[in-house]
Amino acid sequence: MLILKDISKTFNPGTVNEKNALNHVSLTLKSGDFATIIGSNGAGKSTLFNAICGDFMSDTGSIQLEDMDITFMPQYKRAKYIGHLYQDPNKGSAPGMTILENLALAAGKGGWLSHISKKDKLIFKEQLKQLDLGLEDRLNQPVGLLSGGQRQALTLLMATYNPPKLLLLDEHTAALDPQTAKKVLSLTKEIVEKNHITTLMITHNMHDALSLGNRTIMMDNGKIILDIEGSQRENTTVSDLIEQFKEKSGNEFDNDRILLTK
Ligand SMILES: Nc1ncnc2c1ncn2[C@@H]1O[C@H](COP(=O)(O)OP(=O)(O)OP(=O)(O)O)[C@@H](O)[C@H]1O
Repeated sequence: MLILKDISKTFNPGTVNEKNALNHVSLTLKSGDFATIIGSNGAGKSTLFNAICGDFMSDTGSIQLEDMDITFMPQYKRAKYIGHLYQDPNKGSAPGMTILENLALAAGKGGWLSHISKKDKLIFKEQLKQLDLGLEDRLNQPVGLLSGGQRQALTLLMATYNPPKLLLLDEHTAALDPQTAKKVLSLTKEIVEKNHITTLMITHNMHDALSLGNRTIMMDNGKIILDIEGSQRENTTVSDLIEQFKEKSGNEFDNDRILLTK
């Protein structure tokens, strides 16, 4: 489904700010895999996502998505196949446009109200209702008026309205209050499972990393140092993960946000 082979990226090469953010990363995701990613600060997690979505061209390696070689495909073309959610709920939807217009954009109707039929409107309402946030009654309000959690739930709906081949979730609940984060995570699980979307999710919550999805990947220093699934994952605890990190990286785990999360 997704095959990354030997992906490397060095920022600012040959300068004092040189940073080898990805170091020969290879990863294969099967169709429908839902893998969580954890790692130390600056491990290269977001850079890996940026390499996949085409934010920059990698220095080495290749990226295959289903039957397409997307290694040199520009970002705007990859966006047709890859959904990407960020920590910041303000990204991914247009604040000055209404909920209806945003959904029309996501549904490929160009955001034009004149292109939205009564039937489309009913479908949008039905989808919004499933979020259970009352947004179905606010179709004509600008998205900029929504709370962070409401906006992130809407962005999730928009990113998966036409299910993408790959969904990248970059700590998409980290900026939300715990209760809303829980709700958006449970929605994520529901939408991903229902549509069988191949998904990678960066999280700083080790419990979520082990309980959500079917696979857990750990990164350090631009490399994947652990990749577990099945019974091996089922038998792994949060303390095991921290131990494994020490063992594989030779360092103490240094991501405060992870260590402070219960
Ligand atoms: N565009 C860029 N230019 C220069 N350096 C960059 C760029 N993007 C990332 N880096 C550097 O690459 C390294 C990896 O960054 P990345 O954001 O991928 O880490 P991360 O694992 O997501 O970390 P965190 O959990 O702290 O968000 C860091 O040292 C970062 O400063």
